[in-house]
Amino acid sequence: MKILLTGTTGQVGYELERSLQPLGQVIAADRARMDLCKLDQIRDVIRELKPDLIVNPGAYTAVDKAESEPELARLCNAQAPAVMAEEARKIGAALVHYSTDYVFDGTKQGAYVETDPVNPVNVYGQTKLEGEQAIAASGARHLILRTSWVYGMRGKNFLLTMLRLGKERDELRVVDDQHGAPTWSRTIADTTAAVLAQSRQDGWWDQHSGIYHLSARGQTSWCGFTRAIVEQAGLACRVTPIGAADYPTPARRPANSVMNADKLMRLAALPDWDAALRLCLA
Ligand SMILES: NC(=O)C1=CN([C@@H]2O[C@H](COP(=O)(O)OP(=O)(O)OC[C@H]3O[C@@H](n4cnc5c(N)ncnc54)[C@H](OP(=O)(O)O)[C@@H]3O)[C@@H](O)[C@H]2O)C=CC1
Ligand SMILES: Cc1cn([C@H]2C[C@H](O)[C@@H](COP(=O)(O)OP(=O)(O)O[C@H]3O[C@@H](C)C(=O)[C@@H](O)[C@H]3O)O2)c(=O)[nH]c1=O
Ligand SMILES: [Mg+2]
Repeated sequence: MKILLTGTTGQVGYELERSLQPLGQVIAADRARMDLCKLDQIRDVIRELKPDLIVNPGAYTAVDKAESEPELARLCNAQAPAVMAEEARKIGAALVHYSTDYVFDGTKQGAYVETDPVNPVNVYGQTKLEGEQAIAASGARHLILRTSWVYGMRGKNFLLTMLRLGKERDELRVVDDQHGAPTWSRTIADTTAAVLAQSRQDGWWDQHSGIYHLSARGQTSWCGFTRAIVEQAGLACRVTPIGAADYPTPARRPANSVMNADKLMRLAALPDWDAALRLCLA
């Protein structure tokens, strides 16, 4: 199987490049080879390589910056995946795409299921939603894997930010009224590979194409996540809960974006968020 993989310099793509190896020949398309802003280049690369599978963790992920760069975010997060899906359908390839808990507005009491109404509250979430919708409408075989609060030991993420700030400061003031599930980049990659290993059965894609929530089990707030980081890393600083109103940012964030992953867990196991954090830090 020939697999075209984007975003390999990012958190999830880096892990996927390793996790997907047993499934076939992985061809990494970085920004130089396939710029997500260049829709014609995306078409050309797919037509030339004719992959059996396209895996797309590449995205515009700067949530605050997206508020002032909506067109760039839309190109990467909506138009690029739309072209991938269109080209995939033409050559009979399948597309695995990643989306986000930020497609939800956070007003639900309880965990979101895949069929819950979406209503993004920021530009990033809106453009990711448009990407989902284009893929779903394309007629291509696909998996849209919505994940959340991604962290790992490389790249830009909340864990690395807090490890750095926790060494520099004696107090961290962190939002305690936004709830979600921190998810290790390696969990996402390994779970994707475990699901794809099953996809070679006849008729699998016809039966399983669609949206899945892929985040760690359990839930916390950004403040709770920080407490766990500080405790597990053995840092000395104090962690003080604050309200989102006391931490102004260009982009709004949902107050609750906890996702129910039962649908995905019929295909693969998922760890508790704090157990995964412990493994990551080890
Ligand atoms: N990070 C998070 O907390 C969450 C992420 N997600 C989703 O999961 C997926 C993976 O996210 P994550 O790994 O954290 O993202 P990262 O921000 O770590 O990585 C993004 C990747 O996309 C690439 N990329 C960005 N713009 C372009 C472009 N114009 N052309 C080519 N490549 C580009 C980057 O390449 P380069 O190094 O060249 O910039 C990088 O490899 C994304 O779809 C994201 O929306 C969902 C929920 C939470
Ligand atoms: C650094 C810092 C952040 N915060 C708050 C701000 C914000 O409400 C929250 C998280 O901030 P961040 O900017 O790290 O996280 P954010 O960029 O919102 O993370 C999101 O990224 C995208 C890509 C996704 O898809 C989402 O699932 C989610 O992971 O923490 C504090 O309260 N104190 C601090 O010292
Ligand atoms: Mg951020």
